[in-house]
Amino acid sequence: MKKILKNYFNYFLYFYRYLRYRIFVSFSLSFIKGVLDGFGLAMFIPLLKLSSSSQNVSESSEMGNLSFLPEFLEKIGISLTITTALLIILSFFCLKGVITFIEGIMRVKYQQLFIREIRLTNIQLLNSYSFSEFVKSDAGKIQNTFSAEVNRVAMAYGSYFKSIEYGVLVLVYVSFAFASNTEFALIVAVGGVLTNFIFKWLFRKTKMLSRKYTNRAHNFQSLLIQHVANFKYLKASGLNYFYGNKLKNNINQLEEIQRNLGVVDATLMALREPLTILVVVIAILFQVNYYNADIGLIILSLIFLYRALTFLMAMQENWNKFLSVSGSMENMTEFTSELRNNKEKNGIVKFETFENKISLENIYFKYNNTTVIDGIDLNISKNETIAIIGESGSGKSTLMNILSGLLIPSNGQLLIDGIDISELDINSYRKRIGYIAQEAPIFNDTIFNNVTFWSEKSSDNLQKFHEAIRKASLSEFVNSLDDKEDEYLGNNGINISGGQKQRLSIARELYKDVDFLFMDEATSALDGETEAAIQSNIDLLKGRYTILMIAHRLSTIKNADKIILLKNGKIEAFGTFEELLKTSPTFVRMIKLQEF
Ligand SMILES: Nc1ncnc2c1ncn2[C@@H]1O[C@H](COP(=O)(O)OP(=O)(O)OP(=O)(O)O)[C@@H](O)[C@H]1O
Repeated sequence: MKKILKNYFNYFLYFYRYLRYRIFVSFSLSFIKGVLDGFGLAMFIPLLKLSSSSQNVSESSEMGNLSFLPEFLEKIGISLTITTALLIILSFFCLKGVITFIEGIMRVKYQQLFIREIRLTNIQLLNSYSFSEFVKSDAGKIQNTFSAEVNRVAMAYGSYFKSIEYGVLVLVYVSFAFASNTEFALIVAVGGVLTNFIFKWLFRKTKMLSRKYTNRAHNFQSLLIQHVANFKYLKASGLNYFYGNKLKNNINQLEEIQRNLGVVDATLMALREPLTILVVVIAILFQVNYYNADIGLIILSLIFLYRALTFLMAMQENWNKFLSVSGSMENMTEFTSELRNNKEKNGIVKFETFENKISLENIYFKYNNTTVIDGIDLNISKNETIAIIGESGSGKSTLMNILSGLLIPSNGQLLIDGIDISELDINSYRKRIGYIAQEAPIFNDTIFNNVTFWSEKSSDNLQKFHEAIRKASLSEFVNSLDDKEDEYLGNNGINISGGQKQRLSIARELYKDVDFLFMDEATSALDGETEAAIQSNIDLLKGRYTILMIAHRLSTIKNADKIILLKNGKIEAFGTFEELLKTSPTFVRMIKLQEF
């Protein structure tokens, strides 16, 4: 019982967190609706009475404990005739209509508000999600949770509140039924509760299937993302059919789960009515045979109970619908708290502009228990160009990720202009970094928007745009296009070459107002001639930006002010190109290998 209450309460708290007082507004409206309906129905008894005799209705006991209603009306000067009774019934139901309308509008409004709040909260949390946790996460799960799962949670919201609303109505009608004929209502209520036990195991099955569905759906999304991302490879290698089969299996499993959910739902629907009627039949037989009860009171009580049972059925149906998507709610709760618990640490000092130097003091970084950066001390002065080289896995990208605040060192201190990075408002610092990655990120939009990141197309911005594409050796390509800077780039830049993508991402960083340029093998996808052109442009940027470049091609680092040679996370050699040629045998070997 405790567990059930905790469960119900948890669901309630989940919705309450987003909707607050609005939940009670919804409940109150449902309650008023039920009461109005109950009064309206109760008025049929004096009406029937009035139509069959001229006896004063308020003296009658045929309304059981509900006789206060005609008495009250008499007291306030409304004498009950057929016309006034009809008008009162009409008024109750009209008022109920008004409340139903308001409630319907509120429900849609609150549901939309709820969806919006979930989405906004999660997007906000995703933006501040720690990078080291993000790389461990499942992209399929994130996408599925943001799209399909939000809709399923919205469905859960709808069904949950409908079942509570119907629950409130059941209570109202049961109270009315009790007021008109207590014994009869008691028998039916006990019967109703007993039948509910039969449904319990069906509910449990639904919940289990719902969890299974959510997990399968994450998996499907994950496979789909990879299918799209690796489309070219899968097609060119003929593996797309094999991969297609994996997707097919997943689709079949999803279908099977939905089918099973359907079977449980159909069983519930089929059982409900016969069971309800069975209870009512037993109750009537019992009442008539053992208590010689007044059939008028039984009928009034029956009307209320019938309504109560109808809403009980609707409540069960909605509860089952809720359970069928409750797996999504559990997933959403987990997802949100995972994002919340893994927020990246953020300081409060706003970073305006880089003035002096970056210092790394005895920096360590571990992935699980493996040391990847092993005690690095380094100073990077403003407008210096530093190149990082070293064999694959030596820690180059990790070091750059530490410098951009994506990874937090496990030990040591990273100072930017004398301020510990943990004290900085990390976003204000990152805004000053231009990041050019191996994999150029291209958005499905125009070249102008890709470079300017959706800036307004003013003449100033256009001029800045042309300057940036000129520096990135992209002007000729853009001018050759039919729509020039308004040309659309396909999905992930599918209709431009690797080199063009890279030049575009270089142009994007040059367009921004930044202090640092972090280049992770920025010129790797370029042909020799374009690389030389870009290299000379990067050389032109030398001294104007603080440049940190990871390079495999040693030709690109000749002009760097300093070169860091990393080995197993340690600095093996440090100096200018010429200095390293003299002091580092490893460097000399690397140069020889590349010349070869
Ligand atoms: N997310 C991760 N989880 C666990 N280990 C990781 C993770 N990312 C990198 N590593 C490990 O950390 C070490 C350093 O990786 P890093 O990417 O910094 O090397 P790198 O010098 O940039 O390599 P490359 O030149 O191949 O890009 C490698 O041994 C790598 O396997």
